[in-house]
Amino acid sequence: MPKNDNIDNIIDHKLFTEDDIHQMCVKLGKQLTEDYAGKKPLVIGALKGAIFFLTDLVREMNVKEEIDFMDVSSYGDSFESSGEVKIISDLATDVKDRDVLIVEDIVDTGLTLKYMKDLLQKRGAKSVKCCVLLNKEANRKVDVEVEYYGSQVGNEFVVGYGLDFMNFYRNLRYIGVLKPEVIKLANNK
Ligand SMILES: O=P(O)(O)OC[C@H]1O[C@H](OP(=O)(O)OP(=O)(O)O)[C@H](O)[C@@H]1O
Ligand code: HPA
Ligand SMILES: [Mg+2]
Repeated sequence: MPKNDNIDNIIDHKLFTEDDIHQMCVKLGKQLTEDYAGKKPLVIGALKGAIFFLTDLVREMNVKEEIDFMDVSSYGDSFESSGEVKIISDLATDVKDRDVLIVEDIVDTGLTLKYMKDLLQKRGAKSVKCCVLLNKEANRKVDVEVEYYGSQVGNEFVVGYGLDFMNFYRNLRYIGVLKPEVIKLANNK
């Protein structure tokens, strides 16, 4: 672990500034406003990573939407997916016959998104689509359709704007790439 909590000790470089993220939200919000016109979608945020993206995205959508959350987790404190997606806390809303839009911070192996999409289909949703901020396609382990995304990212561990490193740093306003040596140190801990 880094010797102290100075952010410069853990971030290698910034990938997306606050303004870059805002532009992505505006663009996606505009597209979703067009595509969901006349519908009343149920927007589902995957906790905890999607919190900031969801709040910014829905305020760029001029659609009569409902919001709910599902707390799903597969990484814990690790840098690699456990391969098993757990529901920590479920939705309060019945998805039957609803147009569902899953909002995620990142699709990496694809396991979380596939699990959520399959589950919501099984529960009888009319349509299930997703909007993710970052698409890490190079690390995909399962095939899952990503209907909307803000940007592609390489196979690097990213933090900030909801994305965590050992559950910290979600509150950074920008998205940065974690220093490889921090990952090595944390893995050898
Ligand atoms: O495509 P995948 O390999 O499944 O990875 C993506 C998922 O992993 C992270 O969540 P995590 O399980 O760490 O929980 P969190 O959102 O509470 O951080 C991230 O927020 C996505 O939900
Ligand atoms: O690159 C990532 N950063 C943070 N959390 C994640 N969960 C999957 N991939 C990532
Ligand atoms: Mg998540």
